[in-house]
Amino acid sequence: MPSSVMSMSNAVAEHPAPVAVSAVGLRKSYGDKTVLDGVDLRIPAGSVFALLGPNGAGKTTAVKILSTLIAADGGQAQVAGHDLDHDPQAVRAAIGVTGQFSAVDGLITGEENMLLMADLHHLSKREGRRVAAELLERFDLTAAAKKPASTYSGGMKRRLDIAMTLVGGPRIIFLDEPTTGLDPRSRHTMWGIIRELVADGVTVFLTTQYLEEADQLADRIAVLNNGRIAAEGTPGELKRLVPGGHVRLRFADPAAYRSAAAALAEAARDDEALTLQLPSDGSQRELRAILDWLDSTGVEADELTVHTPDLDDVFFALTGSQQPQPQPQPQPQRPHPTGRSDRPGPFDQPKETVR
Ligand SMILES: Nc1ncnc2c1ncn2[C@@H]1O[C@H](COP(=O)(O)OP(=O)(O)OP(=O)(O)O)[C@@H](O)[C@H]1O
Repeated sequence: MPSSVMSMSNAVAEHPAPVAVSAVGLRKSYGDKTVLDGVDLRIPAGSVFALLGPNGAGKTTAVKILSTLIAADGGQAQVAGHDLDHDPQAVRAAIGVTGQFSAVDGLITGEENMLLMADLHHLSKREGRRVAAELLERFDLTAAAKKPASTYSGGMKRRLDIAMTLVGGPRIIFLDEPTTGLDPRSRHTMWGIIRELVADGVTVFLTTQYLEEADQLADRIAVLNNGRIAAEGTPGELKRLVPGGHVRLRFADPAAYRSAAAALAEAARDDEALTLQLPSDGSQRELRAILDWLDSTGVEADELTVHTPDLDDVFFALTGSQQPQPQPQPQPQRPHPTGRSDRPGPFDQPKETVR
């Protein structure tokens, strides 16, 4: 390992990022239904964490517990360094929560909603007006500020909700499904807002059913299933959990293609497109092996592309048994890249859009 890399990792080990949220063994049941069955979390400050899970997995329950709205039946958690059980007031002072239980009052204007929040945070009238105007401007709501919030579009209401949350200057924000029901433009606006918050050092705890959203925004993702964290990691780490990744080599020169194909017996061939497809997890080690092999044989590929499974694959691999199973459709047979049997493996689940 190069010394610069060594010293960097040592530095990280000596000064780990402060932890914004940590939980050990969180449990919650409603009657005889166990919703959270020992959930452990560790979220570094200044990062985006996404909690993914099918409907009813317990995502909102986890947010409600961590934001002190309900009590857990068991386990321990610290938020912003404060214990949930012993110092819930300090937790509340450090966090903001928006989501399915929105704080927006439709009967009053956007500006009045903001001023109400400012009052709740004990800001002076003057300071409250300043903060409200600044946030309304930042979230592109100045023109609509004097209109009742009930007249706002879904995207405007979400923006107002986040603006209200920011009045208190929280360092940790819980966003429970922040873009559910928004159109693509509003969703992208919301993603921009979330990225700006993180750039300002805010920690974002996000729940979402949109895998693309988690992929786009999250530093780390945890998949909640059957009350437990079924997998946790960076988007890339999670994608490497499921098979289906491959490397495709494209050749412009037919002679180079033929000699590569002859030497790489396990590769799937496409003689027309002059491409070879090799099963691969897309890891650095495997890519290096392929590149070393190309170098050693003197064969030059014109293009090398890595195809990793997407988060849909991961989600269904981990939670598939709980998804409604679509009726089986006749599938065209596709040749397996390695020539192995194409029999479905334990991770092979039907894909569908998650909503
Ligand atoms: N107050 C309650 N009383 C009884 N059951 C509840 C209560 N709140 C939640 N549940 C149940 O707990 C389970 C988890 O609910 P929760 O809202 O946390 O799931 P979720 O992952 O956020 O789902 P969704 O994506 O549909 O919002 C569900 O089965 C729900 O019906």
